[in-house]
Amino acid sequence: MAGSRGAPPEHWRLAPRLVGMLWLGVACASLLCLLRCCGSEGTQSFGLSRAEAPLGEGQYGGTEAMGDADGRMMVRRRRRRKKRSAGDGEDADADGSAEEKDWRAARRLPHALIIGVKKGGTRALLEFLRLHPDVRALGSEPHFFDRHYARGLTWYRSMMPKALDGQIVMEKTPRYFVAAETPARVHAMSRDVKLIVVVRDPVTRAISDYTQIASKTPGIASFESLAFKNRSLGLVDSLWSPLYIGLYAQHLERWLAYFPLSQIHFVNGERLISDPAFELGRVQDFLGLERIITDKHFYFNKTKGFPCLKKAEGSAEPHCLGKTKGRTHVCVEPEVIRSLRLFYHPHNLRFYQMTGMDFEWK
Ligand SMILES: Nc1ncnc2c1ncn2[C@@H]1O[C@H](COP(=O)(O)OS(=O)(=O)O)[C@@H](OP(=O)(O)O)[C@H]1O
Repeated sequence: MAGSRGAPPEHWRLAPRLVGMLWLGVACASLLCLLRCCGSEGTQSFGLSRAEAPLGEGQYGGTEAMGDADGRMMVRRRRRRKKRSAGDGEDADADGSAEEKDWRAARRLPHALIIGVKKGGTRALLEFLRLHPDVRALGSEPHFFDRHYARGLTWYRSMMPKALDGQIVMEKTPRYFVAAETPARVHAMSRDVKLIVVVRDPVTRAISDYTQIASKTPGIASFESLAFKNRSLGLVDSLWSPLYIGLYAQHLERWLAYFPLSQIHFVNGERLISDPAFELGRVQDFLGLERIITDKHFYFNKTKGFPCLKKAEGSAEPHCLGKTKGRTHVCVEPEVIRSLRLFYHPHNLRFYQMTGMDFEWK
């Protein structure tokens, strides 16, 4: 007993060493784990650095992708297209496209904006353009330059879909065209950004606009009563939003204070319906894109009464725009329509002069 009390058993003597080794093991494992975590963060932040780094030269197409690189972009695009054609149909995934998963894809500020006009056909144009493999477009309207400017460009960029180098990033917010503060703000983002305006007969546009407002505003006064300050005197209320938006020349003037006409492309809203492939051809040229969207992509849907897509982006199904596009307009007295045509006539002529295009609105 005395002997056993004086000399502890062998495993007791080893215990401190065992505990030490155990601690060492735990420490090593933690260190390894830490290193692995840091490694993956490193990779992630590398991926993010392109998207989240502060704005600088070449961050968005204004300098890098659009300004100097039309030729270079085409080469890159063709290379990508070759790759794509090998596995067509595999592009789309739950995120919208394979680009979203490509580590080289990054969120960039837009290279092109559809700035107007409300009810001109902006949704149709955007949906059609999305068919192009070199276009990445935001589906919703971000209203950054008119409503959310205080959120800053980092927020704006975070809204954009991921895009590969050479792809054109776009968004549409039709209110930009008429919001007075927008041209200066867009210019501050990029002086090279390409601008697209879909225009439509301002009288039809006003009725379409009112039809939409009326659908959301039960008990709204009639179009006829809202359109005039004094109907018996024939005094049109040009500040009433559905009519104000149609003063295209006036709005365009504000944009021309910041951008040359060559940087603004006008889409004929009527022809976008009667011949979408023609208008899409012109838009693709303007954006420096290969003409990929052609008449093969469209069919006329008799029920809808509008052109629809044979296949929507990322789907094999035919696709028409929703119920709020192409709806039946409210009836407006012919005499009021005549007055509005007279009212718009000088404004339209000025718009034709400024753009060098005759839209032939009555
Ligand atoms: N393919 C096709 N399908 C359906 N609708 C088409 C199409 N192409 C152009 N349009 C016209 O687009 C008009 C709606 O314009 P917007 O998309 O600019 O409206 S909005 O400002 O975004 O609310 C919409 O106006 P309304 O007809 O007055 O509803 C259409 O005339």
